[in-house]
Amino acid sequence: KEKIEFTTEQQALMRVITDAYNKHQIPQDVTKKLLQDQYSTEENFLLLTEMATSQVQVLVEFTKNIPGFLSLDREDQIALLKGSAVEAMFLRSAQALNKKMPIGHTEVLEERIHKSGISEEFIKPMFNFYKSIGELHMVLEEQALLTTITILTPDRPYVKDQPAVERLQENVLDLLRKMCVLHHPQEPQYFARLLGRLTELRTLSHYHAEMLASWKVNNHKFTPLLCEIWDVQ
Ligand SMILES: O=C(NC1CCCCC1)[C@H]([C@@H]1CCCCO1)n1c(-c2ccc(Cl)cc2)nc2cc(F)c(Cl)cc21
Repeated sequence: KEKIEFTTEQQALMRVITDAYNKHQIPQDVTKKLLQDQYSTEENFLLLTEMATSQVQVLVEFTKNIPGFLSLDREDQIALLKGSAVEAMFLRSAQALNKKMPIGHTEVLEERIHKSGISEEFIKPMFNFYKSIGELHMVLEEQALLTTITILTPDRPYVKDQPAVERLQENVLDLLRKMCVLHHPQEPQYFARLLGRLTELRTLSHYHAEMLASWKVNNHKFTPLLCEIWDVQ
């Protein structure tokens, strides 16, 4: 049985990333609203664009807490944010859906998301991804580290100094690998499965512009920030 040791740097990294991740309250707000009322497709679209816009703002704050991120080239910081914002949003949505809820709440939430106005062709791939995240039963630290690894993806478009991003990502990958052994000792392949979800996440995120454009509303209005980050309009 492998004895897991964390260096002082790794303990500090874990604490900083988990604290920053916990500051993010948006998923609870959306869940609460969706469970409270049944919205029209227009209201759902507006809710999504509002939540996604504030999610981008929270994501920027979160990345500032990733040790070393602010020392990266300024344009590379923007390229990493732009390249990961949609994935981070879907990851957060998956985690919101898979949160422990009172009996029957998850079913209501799923039903309302199914009926929110999203075009049928995207329901299956989206829920397949949500289910595959749910099956992993990630602890909070693993969720926070997985989001960080998504942000620190070196091969995003327009990243100039990829090795610098790789170095930061490697630290977080090493920490996540240890956390996986610690929290899932019976599943030696757990870490590999977790990283495999990032491939599924990237594929799902390729559809995001189409998912939005095909939302069953007459007028697809986006905020300036979403137009910037989400390649829409
Ligand atoms: O607002 C959402 N997600 C936010 C985004 C910022 C971070 C927190 C979660 C949307 C909702 C869906 C219903 C209509 C209103 O939007 N959403 C999506 C979703 C996201 C992108 C597209 Cl294109 C389609 C659906 N999947 C969700 C799963 C969930 F469990 C919950 Cl609570 C909400 C979810």
